[in-house]
Amino acid sequence: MSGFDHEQVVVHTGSRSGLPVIVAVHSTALGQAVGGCRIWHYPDWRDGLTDALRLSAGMTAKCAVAGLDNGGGKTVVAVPEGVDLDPVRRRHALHDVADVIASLDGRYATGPDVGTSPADMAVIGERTPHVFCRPARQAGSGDSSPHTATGTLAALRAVGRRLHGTPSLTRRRLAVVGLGNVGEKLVRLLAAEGAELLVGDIDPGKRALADEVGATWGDPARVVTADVDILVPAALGGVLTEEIVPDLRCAAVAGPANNQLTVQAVAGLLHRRGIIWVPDYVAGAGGVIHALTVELNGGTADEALTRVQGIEDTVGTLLATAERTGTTPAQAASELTRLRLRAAAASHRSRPGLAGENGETREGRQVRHG
Ligand SMILES: NC(=O)c1ccc[n+]([C@@H]2O[C@H](COP(=O)([O-])OP(=O)(O)OC[C@H]3O[C@@H](n4cnc5c(N)ncnc54)[C@H](O)[C@@H]3O)[C@@H](O)[C@H]2O)c1
Repeated sequence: MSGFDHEQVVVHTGSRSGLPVIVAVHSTALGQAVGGCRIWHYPDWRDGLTDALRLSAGMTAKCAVAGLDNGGGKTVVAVPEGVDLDPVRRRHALHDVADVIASLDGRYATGPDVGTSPADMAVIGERTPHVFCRPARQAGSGDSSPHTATGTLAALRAVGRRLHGTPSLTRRRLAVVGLGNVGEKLVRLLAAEGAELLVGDIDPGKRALADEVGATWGDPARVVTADVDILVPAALGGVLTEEIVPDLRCAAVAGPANNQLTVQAVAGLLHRRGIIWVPDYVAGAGGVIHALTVELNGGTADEALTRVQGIEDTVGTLLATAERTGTTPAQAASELTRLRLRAAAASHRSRPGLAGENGETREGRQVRHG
């Protein structure tokens, strides 16, 4: 059994909705923990707890590698299978989430995730200020997808530099799978750069975009295995399977789609084939970097843009470290996370008695059933 390495986990039966609300605070070593609120069906609430534990630890890594002064957390509302939330019960669940977050005295803030939207964040915001990605008309940072696209472009520049010695993507061959909110904006940016684009989506209606920007349209399965410089997954997760790796003909994979690897071992398979893989949580961090900078950390839009564009340096550092140490960029990212957390812990230790807003030391571990 592995050790418990979360600072605090609250498992609470929502007083209004009657649903299990789970808030996992993995780390506040770098600052306020952040992570989305997932409302999802689970066969057992403990599956929701497992998700919250895993995803909150992932957010710690995402923030640490992005250079954000935030830690990782996650909220899961575990809806039993077969239960449909009508609008009233859904609103009750969001208020239940808000009350748990409010009880954490600023140690954690939430945003949208699978099953929730910016409008839902506005509902949570009725009861706690510790929420981000509310709609722009409600003083939020609005749609994150343009910033995610900008950040992915920055990651692609770093990959371009590694492959070709220059960050310019002009005449580079890129295959983009998924032309949704992020994919469309990214394709427009890449087309403006003069990249040679092959694009695909399961929605044939997206073909109009390909025609508009002068990209070649292809069946998504063929786009994934096309002979290109960089494959850009921008659809849903799970595109990189153990079976697909031998068929890939790209030099690198970098894109915003979450959970690209079906199993972690695929990172090693890609490495052995000499294919660079930039972890999705690094290439797709632009949206969260922007939202946290302007909405939680008091930064300006210009500061947020600079930080989002900083993904180019981050990816460049990870690729250089991986090459120097003979590891994968994913392993380099894990090491960077470990070093940032260790430095933060050392700095807290040199200031004994430092307490969190609720009076506990940041090293405190707590499980609370409320
Ligand atoms: N929106 C953001 O700011 C953001 C931030 C970080 C990561 N991401 C991730 O990026 C990805 C795209 O996000 P989005 O907001 O653009 O989502 P979206 O739902 O707007 O777009 C997804 C697109 O992928 C297409 N698609 C689905 N399955 C496909 C398949 N098998 N092959 C080809 N196309 C397929 C859909 O038709 C749709 O056009 C997701 O994995 C998301 O989790 C998004």
